[in-house]
Amino acid sequence: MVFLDINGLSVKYSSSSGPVYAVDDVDIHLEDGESLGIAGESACGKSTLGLSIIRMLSGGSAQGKILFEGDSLLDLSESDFNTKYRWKKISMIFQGAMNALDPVFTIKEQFLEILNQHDFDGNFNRLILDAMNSVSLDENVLKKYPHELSGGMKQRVVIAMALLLKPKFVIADEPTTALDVLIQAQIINLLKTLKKGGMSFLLITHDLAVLSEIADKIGIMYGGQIVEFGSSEEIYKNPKHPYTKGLLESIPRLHGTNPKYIKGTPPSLLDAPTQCRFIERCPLAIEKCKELPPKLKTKTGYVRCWLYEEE
Ligand SMILES: Nc1ncnc2c1ncn2[C@@H]1O[C@H](COP(=O)(O)OP(=O)(O)OP(=O)(O)O)[C@@H](O)[C@H]1O
Repeated sequence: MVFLDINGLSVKYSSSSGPVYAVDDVDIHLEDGESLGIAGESACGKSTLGLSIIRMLSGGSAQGKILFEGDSLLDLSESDFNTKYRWKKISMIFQGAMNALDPVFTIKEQFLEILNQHDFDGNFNRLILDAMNSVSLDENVLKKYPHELSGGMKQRVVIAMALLLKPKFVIADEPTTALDVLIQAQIINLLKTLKKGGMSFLLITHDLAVLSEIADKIGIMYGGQIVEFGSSEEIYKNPKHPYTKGLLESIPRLHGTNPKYIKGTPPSLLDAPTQCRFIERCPLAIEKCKELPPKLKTKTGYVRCWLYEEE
C-alpha cells in the first residue's frame, strides 16, 4: 500500500535578496514499511524537504501534494495536523538537536515538557520509559542534565524524544553528523532496529555511505531538485545522473581508486530553475541541458537528465 506520495512539491522562502527556490517540483513515492534516504550537498534543500512534510517551515511556503496514508497533509488545518499528525504519526529529529537540549532542566523534565505541549494525559512514566528503552538508555539518565551525558547519549535522548508519541514515520535530519565513527555506527544500528520494529524513516544526510544501511529508496538532491530517485539497489548499482555518479565516486574507500571530487559549486537557489541545475559542473553536458530536464522514468523511479531521453 502507498504510504507517502509526494507530487510536485515546491518550497519557496522569501529573503532580503529575493525568493529562495529551496525545493523544486519534487516527487517521492514510498510503500508501507519503506524508508527513504535523501542525500546531497549542503544547502540543496534537504532539511526544507523534511520540514515541509512535518509542516514546520519557518518563513517558507509549500505548494504541491503530500499524501500520507491517503490524507493530503498540506490541505489540513493547522489544528487538525497538530492533533492527528505532528509527533503522533510523523516526528522529526532536528539537525543539531542534541546541542539544543536545555542545560538547566533534567532529561525527564524535558520529556515532560514535550508531553505537556501535546496535552498528553495518559501514563507519562510508561511512555517515557518505553522511549528510553527503545534507544537502549538506562532509566538513570532521566535524572541527569545534558552536560552530564556523552554526545552519543544526548543523540539517543533526542531520538527518544522524537519517538515519545510512537510515530510511524520519523524524519531524521543528519542524525549522525558531528558524532565519532563508533557512535555513528551505534546510532545507525539503533535506527535499523527501530526500522525492523515497523518504523519508517526519512533519513537526511550528505553522506551516501550512511544511507546504504537504512534506505529502501533514495533521492539524490541537487539545487533544490531530486535529480534522481529510485530503489537503493538501483541508485548504488546503476546510478544514472552524472551528479549521483559524482557523489558515489567521492566516497572514500579503503582499497582501489582514490575518491574523486565534483569540481565547481552548486547553483544559487535565488534563481528559479530554467535549465539543468547541474549544467555548470556536468562533464557530459549537451546543448539540450539549457532546457529544464523533465522527470524521465527509470526502472524504479526517475532521473532529471536529458541523457536518458528516449528517442
Ligand atoms: N527560513 C529560511 N529563510 C530563507 N532561506 C532559507 C531558510 N531556510 C533555509 N533557507 C535556504 O534554503 C536553501 C536550502 O536550505 P536547507 O537547509 O534546506 O538545505 P540543506 O540541504 O538541508 O543544507 P545542509 O546540508 O547544510 O543542512 C538554502 O539556500 C538556505 O539558505
